[in-house]
Amino acid sequence: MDTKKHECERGESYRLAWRRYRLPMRVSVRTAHGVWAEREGVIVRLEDDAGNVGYGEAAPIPWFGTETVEDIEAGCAALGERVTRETLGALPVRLGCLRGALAAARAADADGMKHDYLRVAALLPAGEAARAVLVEQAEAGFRVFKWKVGVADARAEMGQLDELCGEMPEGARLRLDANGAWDRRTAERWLALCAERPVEFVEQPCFAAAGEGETAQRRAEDALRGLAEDYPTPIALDESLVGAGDVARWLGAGWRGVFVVKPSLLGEVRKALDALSAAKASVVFSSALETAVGARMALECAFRWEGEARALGFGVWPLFADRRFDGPPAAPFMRAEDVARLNPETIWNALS
Ligand SMILES: O=C(O)CCC(=O)c1ccccc1C(=O)O
Ligand SMILES: [Mg+2]
Repeated sequence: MDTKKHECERGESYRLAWRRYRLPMRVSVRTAHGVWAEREGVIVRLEDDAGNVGYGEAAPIPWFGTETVEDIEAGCAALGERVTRETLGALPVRLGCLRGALAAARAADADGMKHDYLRVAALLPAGEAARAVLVEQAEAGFRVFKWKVGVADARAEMGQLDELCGEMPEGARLRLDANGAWDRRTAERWLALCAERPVEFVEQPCFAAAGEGETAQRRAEDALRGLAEDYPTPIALDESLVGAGDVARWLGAGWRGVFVVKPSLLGEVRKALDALSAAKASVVFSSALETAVGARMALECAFRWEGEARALGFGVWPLFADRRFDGPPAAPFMRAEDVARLNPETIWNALS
């Protein structure tokens, strides 16, 4: 793959190819939305008339409110084999993951990594299994951990919180991710508990998907704003941010909590990151459990970010049963050179 060519050297028209994938995970991921056993998505490849090739990945998460993998396939089929700047620009905004993938495939590999390395948060499994993994990962040097909550009964999980905090090394921080599972009352009880504990933030305590109607959405957003005002532990938005439009909306509403940014879900990545940067927003870059193709794009965003360097939400690998699709194995730090070494062409070829 020739990623060195600058974008302006490229033609206006490209040959589009795409490959759909379905990859079993090594271990299923359990969240408040249920068990996730395999990852589906589409890798796109664009080649311009000069032979420059670029890759991108559309890794949707429909329960966040993205398009589905079927929508992405249909979008690719509708584009056909020859695409231009204009036909790409005319893709519907609701195909955000596909738009992001095609933008990534077109973008030249600019330099400008701001960091040589960044800290990584270790992802802990939901439930009782978290404790053993935390102990093991603390031993390995991790000092930021992310625990999936809202999976089991709240009272049982609250009991486990103290056990986990008790195992954490001095100065370590725990992120809690409820994936929108709590009602406001439950979230209030959790946040009261977190106030005295080394909790870095609580991610998406409440959420209502578009399908639940406008009243439910307004209530969930009011709850997020209320919780952010009433408790000292920062609240992080994740499911609330699908696409650059959501980022702009929350920035416009003056959100001062954390923005968990999954670049794979932003659609117009550059636009969203520029807006966050201009607002000096607090950003945590996070995996959408994409393959190394999408992860490379997402991690490049993180390594270029000029704001505060918070631990990456990329402590997810090894993730796939077939390790050829993984990014760098989780370690307390990730290096820019590990990111630069990820090779989309290998993954493209593995799907042939
Ligand atoms: O952010 C991280 O630390 C890991 C990634 C993660 O938790 C995640 C991965 C895929 C889909 C949703 C989520 C989430 O943050 O809710
Ligand atoms: Mg989350």
